[in-house]
Amino acid sequence: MLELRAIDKVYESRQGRVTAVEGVSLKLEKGEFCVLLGPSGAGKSTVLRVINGMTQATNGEVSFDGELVTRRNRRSIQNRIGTIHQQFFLVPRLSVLDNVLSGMLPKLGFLRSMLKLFASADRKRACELLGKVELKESQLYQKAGKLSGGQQQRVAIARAFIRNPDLVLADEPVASLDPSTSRGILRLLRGAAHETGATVLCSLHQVDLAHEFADRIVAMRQGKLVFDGKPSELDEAMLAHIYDGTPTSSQSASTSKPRSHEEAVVSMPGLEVAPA
Ligand SMILES: Nc1ncnc2c1ncn2[C@@H]1O[C@H](COP(=O)(O)OP(=O)(O)OP(=O)(O)O)[C@@H](O)[C@H]1O
Repeated sequence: MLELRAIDKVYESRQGRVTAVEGVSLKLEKGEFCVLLGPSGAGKSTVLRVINGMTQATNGEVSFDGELVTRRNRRSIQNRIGTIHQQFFLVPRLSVLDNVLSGMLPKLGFLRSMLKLFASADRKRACELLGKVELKESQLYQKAGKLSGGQQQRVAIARAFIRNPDLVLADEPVASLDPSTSRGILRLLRGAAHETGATVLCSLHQVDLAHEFADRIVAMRQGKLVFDGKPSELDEAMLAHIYDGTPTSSQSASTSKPRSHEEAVVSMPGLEVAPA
């Protein structure tokens, strides 16, 4: 359903050029839970940003269901993609239910979205999704900012799935959560992929979690794709190559780098802006 062909991404800044991604080709199948594994700086986030159109690839092509992604159709393809982030990016002062419904904003017209005129079917679906991610009815009208990290990520999952996406991109969704909460979140994400038929591409740096949950692992090292296969096929030698020594596990994982406020705003559903 999603195909990347020979993607390169070079960032240019005053500090110089950084080749973040080099020659990445990848085909994802419908309904699979695919983990994009690799150490910090391997290029995982950049691949996800190229797929959702937040960053333009320097070279290469992305196609979605056989249709090449171009400037013209990028917006409509973005509407078929749900996103989940490490920092959740909920609106803390809004209720849990409104946060999930905010996932619908890009689909509403301007006026309806300003007035937040959600259809009753959308409200019903938001409540159903919140049940599936195991939030209690009593929490629906609670302010999202009052929830624990794990609960906030559950709300973010419900928000990502409300538009019935074909693809969900999850960028380090458990990096700031403890190991047991992380397992709960990954179980939900994998279950959602299998149940809805949406493809989930989830970046992680914890090898044990990738082994436990992935249908397929695609691993990156220094911008290049170095492994693509079943978790059982990822052996010690390859892991040592990917991690230059000791792989990261959920016990040893530290939280990844903080993102800028600008990036947070850019990533809010409904407020997505085209890359510079
Ligand atoms: N906007 C940018 N400008 C310049 N360099 C960048 C930019 N974004 C990422 N990079 C660089 O590109 C490389 C890959 O970064 P990327 O964030 O894609 O890796 P990652 O595997 O997702 O790492 P992490 O898990 O730490 O987020 C790194 O060297 C990073 O410093």
